[in-house]
Amino acid sequence: MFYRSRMRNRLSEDLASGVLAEALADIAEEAAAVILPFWRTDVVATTKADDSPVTLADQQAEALILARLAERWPDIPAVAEEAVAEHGAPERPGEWFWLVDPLDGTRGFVQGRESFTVNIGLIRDDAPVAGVVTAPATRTTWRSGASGGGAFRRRFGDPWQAVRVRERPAAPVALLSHSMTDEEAGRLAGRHGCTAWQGTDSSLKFCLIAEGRFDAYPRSGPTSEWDTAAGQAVLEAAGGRVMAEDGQPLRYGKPGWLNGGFVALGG
Ligand SMILES: Nc1ncnc2c1ncn2[C@@H]1O[C@H](COP(=O)(O)O)[C@@H](OP(=O)(O)O)[C@H]1O
Ligand SMILES: [Mg+2]
Repeated sequence: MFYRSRMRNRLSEDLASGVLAEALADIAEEAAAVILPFWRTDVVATTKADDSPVTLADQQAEALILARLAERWPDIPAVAEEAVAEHGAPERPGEWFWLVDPLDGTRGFVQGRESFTVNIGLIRDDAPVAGVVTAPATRTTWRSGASGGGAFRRRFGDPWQAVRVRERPAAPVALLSHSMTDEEAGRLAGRHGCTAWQGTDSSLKFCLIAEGRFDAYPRSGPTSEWDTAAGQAVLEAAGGRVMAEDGQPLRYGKPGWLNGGFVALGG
């Protein structure tokens, strides 16, 4: 019991100082180094029970991330995409837990596109309190900062630079999943006041809004919580928000680890 509370204290301190998000960035970039040798090769994708593809890159990256998290913060449970696919959804853990998607946008990854990401989010009391998203193909990482300390981006090996959402322009532009027809996409973007939109895979959509290049990411269909937790933490730290259909911030630890519709917004 004493050991557990000491571990939680360490996690809280690492979170408040920003040390945690920096360490997550190093872990996500290490996972990127596992993934990249598979990219633009004839990597074999097998189909999971939910009909989505999985590759050796997803599985090896997830194993590395879970091992690194357990080494540094033992006793904090992790809910990770491939472990859930293999063993089923775990019981809802306690106050703190990780949400891990080792390779978001696997479909595009297999097709050789650039927008696939590594995602590690930390949840406390159902809210994403820290997150890191890495895009291996462009060697770029986004992360939340110390509590209330903004959001940051770096190219691998370079110093961190602060990023921030832009003020909503007169003609806001939306980012949308590729999983829609043009007609559906146009309608969804229009519902959120956007006359223009662009299709982009993965949680990169949250990061492009966080750095002030786009304004909204509406989503009407379901996603898994590990698809959005890290991106939401980055976007909120950059001054944006992610709202569920009830107009409240998107929360975590829901039945089946599933999100309903939401909209991510910049300034
Ligand atoms: N019906 C559904 N339920 C849960 N997750 C879904 C889903 N439809 C798509 N997703 C997830 O959304 C991600 C793709 O998002 P986008 O379309 O924005 O690129 C995929 O993540 P993975 O690639 O990690 O499997 C996929 O699993
Ligand atoms: Mg995903």
